[in-house]
Amino acid sequence: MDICVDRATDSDSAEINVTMAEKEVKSTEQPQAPKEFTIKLPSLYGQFDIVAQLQENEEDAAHPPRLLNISKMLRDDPLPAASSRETHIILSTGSGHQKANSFYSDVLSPIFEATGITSTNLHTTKSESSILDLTRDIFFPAANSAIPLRIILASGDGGMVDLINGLLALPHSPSYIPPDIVLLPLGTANALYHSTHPGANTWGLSALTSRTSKPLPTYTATFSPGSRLLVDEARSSLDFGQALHGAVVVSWGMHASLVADSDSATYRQHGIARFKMAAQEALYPSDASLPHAYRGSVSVLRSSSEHPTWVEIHDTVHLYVLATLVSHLERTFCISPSSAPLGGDMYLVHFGPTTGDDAMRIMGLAYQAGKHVDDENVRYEKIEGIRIAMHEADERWRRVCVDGKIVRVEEGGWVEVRKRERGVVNLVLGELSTSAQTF
Ligand SMILES: Nc1ncnc2c1ncn2[C@@H]1O[C@H](COP(=O)(O)OP(=O)(O)OP(=O)(O)O)[C@@H](O)[C@H]1O
Repeated sequence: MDICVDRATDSDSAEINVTMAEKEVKSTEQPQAPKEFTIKLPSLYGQFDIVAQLQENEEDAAHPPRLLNISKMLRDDPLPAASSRETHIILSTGSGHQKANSFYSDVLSPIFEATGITSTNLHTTKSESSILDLTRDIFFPAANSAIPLRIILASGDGGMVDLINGLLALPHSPSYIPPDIVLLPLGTANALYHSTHPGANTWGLSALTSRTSKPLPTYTATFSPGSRLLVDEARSSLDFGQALHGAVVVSWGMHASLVADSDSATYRQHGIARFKMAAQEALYPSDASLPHAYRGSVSVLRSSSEHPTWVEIHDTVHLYVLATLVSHLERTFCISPSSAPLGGDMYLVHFGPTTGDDAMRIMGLAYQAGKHVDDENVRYEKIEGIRIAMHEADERWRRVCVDGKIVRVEEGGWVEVRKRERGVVNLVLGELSTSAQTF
């Protein structure tokens, strides 16, 4: 969801655009020696810590790190043994650079052994529906019958959204216990990880034996009848029953279009640069026209002392319409600087039609610790929900992003988003998450 690129001057075809954008991305990168970092984790039994020394991937720091060394240190102050939870490991093999299997065998497995994490419940995804299937068949029945679960999820944001939707597919019994989730950021953007562990770069490993967890705030997006979930690179679509749940972002307009357009095997091989490439396409159409102005009505639900009230934004055309529960959509892309980790507040980020250069300028400010929210053209406010009615004839402009998934609404269709009150999972927190200690 990163879109900060300079304008390519020679953009006659999609292929040229992609190549140009990629060159620009590469040319700004400085070669750096791979960094080493160390993590210290208490063992599950509490008598000792393990110290793991890792090194960033030499070729690309976006690939998982290498484990250099692992050692044990007796603790002066032994902890009580951690409470036992049924532990599952999910390796999402389609996420990010598709390194979940090697990350497991090279890094996770030795750390599990040293810390005392024993689990025979290893699940490797085989298809787009694997996590939903596992949740329906294993995790939901267990959680709903009061079995405390700990799920170590090596995935991008998509794995979490599948898990949440699977757990909310059926009504909860009074004895439902929200599973604890350890998120290992193996995706491309990893918005949830970077928003809950700001500044951290330890691949979620320090949460592995952490005993601190906090409810993950979520929202529900309800769509007009006939809306379809696009799958298989938008080659087919599914009926999803009108409601989807998420924890990161709902958007319509430029953001949703570039997430949708960049979700193909061709774009995915470029890693995080795929968002920049799609932005190039969206903001600088090949016929030199302005970026599309999205026609629709947008209302926000504002809280007040008495009861929340729907208020319409008096613009009929829009470029960027986004509601988020998180601060970062990528490690350095701060979409909502006022959002606290797992704080549960929803924020609107909105601006109207403008030139490609101006949209780039505004989004570029997001990389400067979220300075775009101070721009006079950007509307930034705390909201309880959002309703978007789309007035577009072409289905291309009726795509909505729900945590990276894309829903296409019918002509005249709408989406309504509201924060959910009750937690469905708890996120286990590792490094730099001290605010959770107070819970
Ligand atoms: N073996 C597989 N075959 C096909 N699809 C898979 C497989 N494993 C996972 N997937 C799918 O790949 C997608 C990966 O999405 P995910 O969000 O985890 O990674 P990402 O898009 O790279 O990261 P992010 O959302 O953080 O940018 C999901 O839709 C998931 O269902």
